[in-house]
Amino acid sequence: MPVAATRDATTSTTPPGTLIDFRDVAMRFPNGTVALSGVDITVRRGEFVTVVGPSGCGKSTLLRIASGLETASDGTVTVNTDRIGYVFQDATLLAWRDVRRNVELLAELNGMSRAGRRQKAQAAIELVGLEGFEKHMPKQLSGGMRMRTSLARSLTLDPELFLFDEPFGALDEITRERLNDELIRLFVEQGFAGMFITHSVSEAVYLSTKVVVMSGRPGHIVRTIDVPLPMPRDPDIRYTPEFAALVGEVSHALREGHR
Ligand SMILES: Nc1ncnc2c1ncn2[C@@H]1O[C@H](COP(=O)(O)OP(=O)(O)OP(=O)(O)O)[C@@H](O)[C@H]1O
Repeated sequence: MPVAATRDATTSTTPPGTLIDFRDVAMRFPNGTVALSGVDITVRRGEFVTVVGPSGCGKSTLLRIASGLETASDGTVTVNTDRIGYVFQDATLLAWRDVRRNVELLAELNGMSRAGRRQKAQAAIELVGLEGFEKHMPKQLSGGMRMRTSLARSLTLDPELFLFDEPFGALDEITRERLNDELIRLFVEQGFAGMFITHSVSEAVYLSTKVVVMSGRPGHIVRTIDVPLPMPRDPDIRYTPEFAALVGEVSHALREGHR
C-alpha cells in the first residue's frame, strides 16, 4: 500500500498519478551554500523525467531530498509511494558477496524469506541479462555488469519510482547506449516512473518523456522540455532530425541557464 510521505509541515495535495512532487523547493546548507532555489518538478506514473544542468547546480541534492537523505530547507516534497529504487554512479556492491547475494541484499534487509528473495533475485538477474554470472564476484565484472547488478538489486523491490544519479556516467559510449536501451525496455515492461540525472544531453533526450533543464548554482529550472518520441525508442532515432532538434533545444536552454 503506497504511503504519502510529505516531507514538510505543510499538507500538500497532488494530482492523481503523482509519485513525487517538488514545490518551490530550496536548499541552503548549514555552511551557507544555496544549492537549489524555487524548484518545481513533478514525476507521474508513466513518466521518465531527466534533470540536466551544470556541475554543482544541485541535481544530486534533489535526489538526496527525494530519497529522504536530506531535508529541503524550504518548499514541499510530496512522495506518494514507499517503493523507491535507487541507482547511483557507483554501483556500491559488497565485494565479498557474489552477484546473486548482492542482488538479494535489499530483499534480505526487508525481511523477505530466503526462498522468496532467491526467486526475486533470479527474476531480476534475468531482467537485466546477467544469467550465468550469478556466482561472479564484483571484481570479476565489467563496469556495465556492475551497474546491471545494482539495477537488479533495486528491481527486487518492484519500485514504482526509480531514482538514478548519473548511473552510466563512467561507462564507455557503447555500453552506455546499450544500457540506455535496456533501461527503456525495463521502464516500458516494469511500469516504474523514473527520475534520472545526467550530464549528457543526448542521453537525456533519448531516455526521457520530459527533460528538466537547470541553471548554475543556485539551481533553478530554466525550461522543461517534453520529448514526444514514441516508447520504446528505436536506437536509430538518435540520427533523426526530430531527435537533433530536441537535443538542440535542451542545449540552448543549458546555455541560457549558464550565463
Ligand atoms: N552537505 C553539503 N554541505 C554544503 N554544501 C553542499 C553539501 N552537499 C552539496 N553541497 C554543495 O551544493 C552544491 C550542489 O551539489 P550537488 O552535488 O547537488 O550538485 P550536482 O548538480 O549534482 O553536481 P555534479 O553535476 O557535479 O554531480 C555544490 O556546490 C556542492 O558543493
